[in-house]
Amino acid sequence: MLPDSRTQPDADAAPGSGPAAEAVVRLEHVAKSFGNNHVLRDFSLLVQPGQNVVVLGKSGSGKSVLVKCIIGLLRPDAGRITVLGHDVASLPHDALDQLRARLGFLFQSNALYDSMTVRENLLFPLRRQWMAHGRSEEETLVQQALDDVGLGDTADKMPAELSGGMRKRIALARTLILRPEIILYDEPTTGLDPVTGREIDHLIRDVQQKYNTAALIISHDMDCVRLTADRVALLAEGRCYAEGTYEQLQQHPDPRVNEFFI
Ligand SMILES: Nc1ncnc2c1ncn2[C@@H]1O[C@H](COP(=O)(O)OP(=O)(O)OP(=O)(O)O)[C@@H](O)[C@H]1O
Repeated sequence: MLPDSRTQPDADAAPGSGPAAEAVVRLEHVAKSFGNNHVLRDFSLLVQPGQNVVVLGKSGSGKSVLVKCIIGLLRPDAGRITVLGHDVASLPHDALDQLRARLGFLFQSNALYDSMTVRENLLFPLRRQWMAHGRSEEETLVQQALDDVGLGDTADKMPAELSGGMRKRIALARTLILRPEIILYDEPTTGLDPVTGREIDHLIRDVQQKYNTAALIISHDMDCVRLTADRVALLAEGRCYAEGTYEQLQQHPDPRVNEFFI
């Protein structure tokens, strides 16, 4: 049974009105321009522990720029971004790497290594993070991550043998093996058929429940938004134009907001 977002603490808190000190991601008045292209003008948003927040916005509205600012790949011109209590812009390189290791990423491309088995794909991030594990412990971690995504019997397969939905699940397993505290999902259902897309949506919820992770999800897919979001933030005009539950935004009087829900 999926959690009812309305029963979650702070689910109805307005932006900036929740217990800000506990937010796992805190964006305050973030601005980012490229020349005269003012992509982010004054964007503020909180992601609370254990909460799934979907950022919705038209193509070119700045969703990717926002994610890049959060993970420190782009530096905002103004404002402040705090992730797990750290001011991202002020972190030295090593500390930023350590912070990124506490985040999970699920990109559209899945980025699996085609020449490696599923097991090797999952072991790769563990070894890259210098996390020392014995062989049997590694095998346990791989198996648990695969079981978490419902693909417990695929460790010896090559990515090419898997369907698009299965590859997406393996990519999520590879993220889960590092036990991220926050997961960033970039268009998690793009390119999948509707049935497989819904399976991924449910998996996103299962992961949230099992590991109590927070997530920031970029999505255009309104079924994905409805099924995964505790809160939805609409990015328009470079700011958080509207924020609320799916139902609240669906009934929003501003046509600019509810046009997404038609
Ligand atoms: N490195 C960059 N240099 C210059 N302009 C950039 C750069 N990155 C993004 N932009 C511009 O910022 C704007 C927002 O781009 P962004 O990729 O964030 O949009 P998006 O909302 O993610 O779009 P989509 O849904 O189509 O992926 C676009 O006008 C884009 O051209």
